[in-house]
Amino acid sequence: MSFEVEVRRTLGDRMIEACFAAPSGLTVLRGVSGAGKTSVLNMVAGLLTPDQGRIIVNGQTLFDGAAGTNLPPHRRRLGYVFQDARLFPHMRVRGNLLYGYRLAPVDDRWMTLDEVVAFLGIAPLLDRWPRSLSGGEAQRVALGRALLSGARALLMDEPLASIDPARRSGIIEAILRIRNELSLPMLYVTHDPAEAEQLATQLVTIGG
Ligand SMILES: Nc1ncnc2c1ncn2[C@@H]1O[C@H](COP(=O)(O)OP(=O)(O)OP(=O)(O)O)[C@@H](O)[C@H]1O
Repeated sequence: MSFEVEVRRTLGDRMIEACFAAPSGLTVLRGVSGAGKTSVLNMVAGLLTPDQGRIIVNGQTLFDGAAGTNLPPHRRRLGYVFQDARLFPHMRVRGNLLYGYRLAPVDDRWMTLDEVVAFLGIAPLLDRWPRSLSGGEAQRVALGRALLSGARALLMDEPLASIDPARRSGIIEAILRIRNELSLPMLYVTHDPAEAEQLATQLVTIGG
């Protein structure tokens, strides 16, 4: 199993709960607004601590409330891609890509800058500043930064939501290639049934 997640967390007056096991491939988390999809991703990432439960990724326990295990985010080796690309504005694209690479322990690196650039077709963007990129270009760079950080799985929270529907196909193609050619397990939040249909190898409903 790529992801084994059983978590519970109270937020305000709500109880967020998730229990699923996902094989390799791309697992879509769906559910109504406010069901807790982003909170579940944040718990897997280590940004939100569950009240109880267990999170295992590729066989490694990242969180176990009963055993007192709670790895910090930077030791979880997960790449997180948000709705907005969140690139560092003061670094060109090359600097943004290398940022994650330099932070990753040498043994965790499994793709080089040249490989990622070729894989995502972003060579023409390397010397550009983030503010000059389209939403789709910025998202491809964010994917590249996640791949270079030594991630062994990706978390994506509505990565297409801020991209013009007519321009989504390039990113969808990149995500499908990450799924099919790199075999990187992914947890992917979306509201869009067509997007889920196109990308998912498994669907999990949160809060439902
Ligand atoms: N820090 C917080 N304090 C109190 N309540 C919170 C906090 N963070 C989130 N919530 C609540 O927890 C619930 C789950 O939020 P979350 O963003 O995880 O849902 P979601 O399924 O991703 O929603 P959406 O589809 O609208 O993005 C919501 O009702 C939200 O208002």
